[in-house]
Amino acid sequence: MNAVSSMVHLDRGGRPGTNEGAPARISVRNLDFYYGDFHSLKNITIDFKDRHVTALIGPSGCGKSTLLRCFNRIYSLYPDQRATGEILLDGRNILAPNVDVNELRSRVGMVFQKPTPFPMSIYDNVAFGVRLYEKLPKAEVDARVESALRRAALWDEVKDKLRQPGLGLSGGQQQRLCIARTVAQGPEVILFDEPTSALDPISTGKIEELIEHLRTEFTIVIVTHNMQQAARISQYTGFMYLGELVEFGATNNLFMNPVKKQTHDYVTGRFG
Ligand SMILES: Nc1ncnc2c1ncn2[C@@H]1O[C@H](COP(=O)(O)OP(=O)(O)OP(=O)(O)O)[C@@H](O)[C@H]1O
Repeated sequence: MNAVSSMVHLDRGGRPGTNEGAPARISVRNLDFYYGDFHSLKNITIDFKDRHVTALIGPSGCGKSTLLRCFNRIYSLYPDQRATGEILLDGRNILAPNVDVNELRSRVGMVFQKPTPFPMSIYDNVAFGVRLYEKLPKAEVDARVESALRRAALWDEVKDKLRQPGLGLSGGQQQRLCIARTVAQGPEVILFDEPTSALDPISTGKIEELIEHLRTEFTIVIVTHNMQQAARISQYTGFMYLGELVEFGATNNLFMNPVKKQTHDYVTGRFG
């Protein structure tokens, strides 16, 4: 076993592989990002394939979360933050000034590191975005809530207590509730920013399994500090360092045969 495979266990039985022919759902072209004068992302060009999981890895501060935050333009809430270049979602540049960011955020959902249920019932948490953006009869909202909770692998655990507070669930259940809330809005892309770093190993395993299922429906981008996790659940991985995308490729290749020395040093734990 070489140094890389001893660090990261690849080729777990049944792990779905890459489909080289799958179209790109998001194409990033020459993206630069600035926090005021600080140049945080430098000339990033990368494609994210439809119905695949792409992991972004790299040392703290390399720009992983900043890149993720560009895809739903959450940064535009802050006047000193700006992005230049292009991010094409289904061919349309989402950085263009005329883009409806509310519509964008219903197409590009985000799940955060710490579970963030709203202080309301389990049902209302999942129905929240549906009610905000669509006027549906109650029976349809009910159906949407059930479907989202099923797809988030939470229905069996909560079906008898839908009116109880979301904040009364365990941490892992709260994270699945947040995933259900995102799924209920019918997004095309789901962004995960270190979704399991606040969870125990069993809850982490459930979320990883869930992400594998969700990728049959969505384009998934996940930021993770955990290289084993990236290897377990992603088909593609990008390694970032100091605001640049150093290397990008099929996860197996990036971990087993990295082209760049920095990538090799990082995935073998010799970085720095
Ligand atoms: N609000 C901000 N204002 C100024 N600089 C920021 C801000 N947020 C992040 N940065 C800087 O941008 C760079 C990239 O940060 P980012 O949070 O994207 O990195 P990261 O790879 O996600 O790190 P981590 O793994 O620690 O979460 C860092 O140098 C960081 O200090």
